[in-house]
Amino acid sequence: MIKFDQVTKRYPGSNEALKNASFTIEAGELAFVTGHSGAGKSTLLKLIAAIERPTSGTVLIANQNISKLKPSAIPFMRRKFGLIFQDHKLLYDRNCFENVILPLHINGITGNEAAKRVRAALDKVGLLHKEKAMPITLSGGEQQRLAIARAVVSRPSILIADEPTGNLDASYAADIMAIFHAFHQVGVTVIVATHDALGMSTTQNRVLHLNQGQLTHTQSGLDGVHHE
Ligand SMILES: Nc1ncnc2c1ncn2[C@@H]1O[C@H](COP(=O)(O)OP(=O)(O)OP(=O)(O)O)[C@@H](O)[C@H]1O
Repeated sequence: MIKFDQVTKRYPGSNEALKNASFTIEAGELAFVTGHSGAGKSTLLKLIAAIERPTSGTVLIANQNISKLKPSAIPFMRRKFGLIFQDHKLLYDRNCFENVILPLHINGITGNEAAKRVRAALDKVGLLHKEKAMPITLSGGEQQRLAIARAVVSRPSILIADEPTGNLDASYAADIMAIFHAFHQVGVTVIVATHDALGMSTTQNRVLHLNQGQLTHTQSGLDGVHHE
């Protein structure tokens, strides 16, 4: 479970990017974070992933207060997460297979087990046939999918994606959303920031809408709409 209680984030020399946000995302939910450019979507995701710390308020991830974690505990906690950010930080001097195996090597998984998992992840995003290709030779959509394979290869329990379909044409975007739905189906908590409405036609998913750092409503098909 992810729980924000009165969370405010102010970057040095800047206004509040997030103001007094309170919400809960249950384990296994598929949630969308929406709002205009600059509304605070990336900030909210970075607070969940402990990339940023709140200026005030409490962020609980699986009952752990991330503000109270020792810096040395953060990398361990991040292993729960698969992160897909806009600058997907692929390594352009390594091929697709090598990019995806990296998180496994960091976690001490090597050899046949690692190779098997990498191929399963590449298969899931439709890139198995490109395992030896260099990322630079892939299309924009394929690079996004490669970043997703790398994010999911360690079997994270929480998948966080910031505008994963930004700048993609509709068919790539639909493929990517289908991948997120599939992870949600098998119990992964999936949180996607987007300013388009794609994938949100179903009312079963939670939607956190931000306007200039303010959470204007949290909606879930299960518990209706709460205006705050
Ligand atoms: N590292 C930072 N230092 C200072 N200000 C920042 C920093 N990161 C974000 N901001 C500011 O915080 C506000 C919210 O930014 P954020 O990136 O969270 O919005 P967003 O909704 O994700 O926008 P976009 O859709 O354009 O990515 C903006 O006003 C932005 O300029």
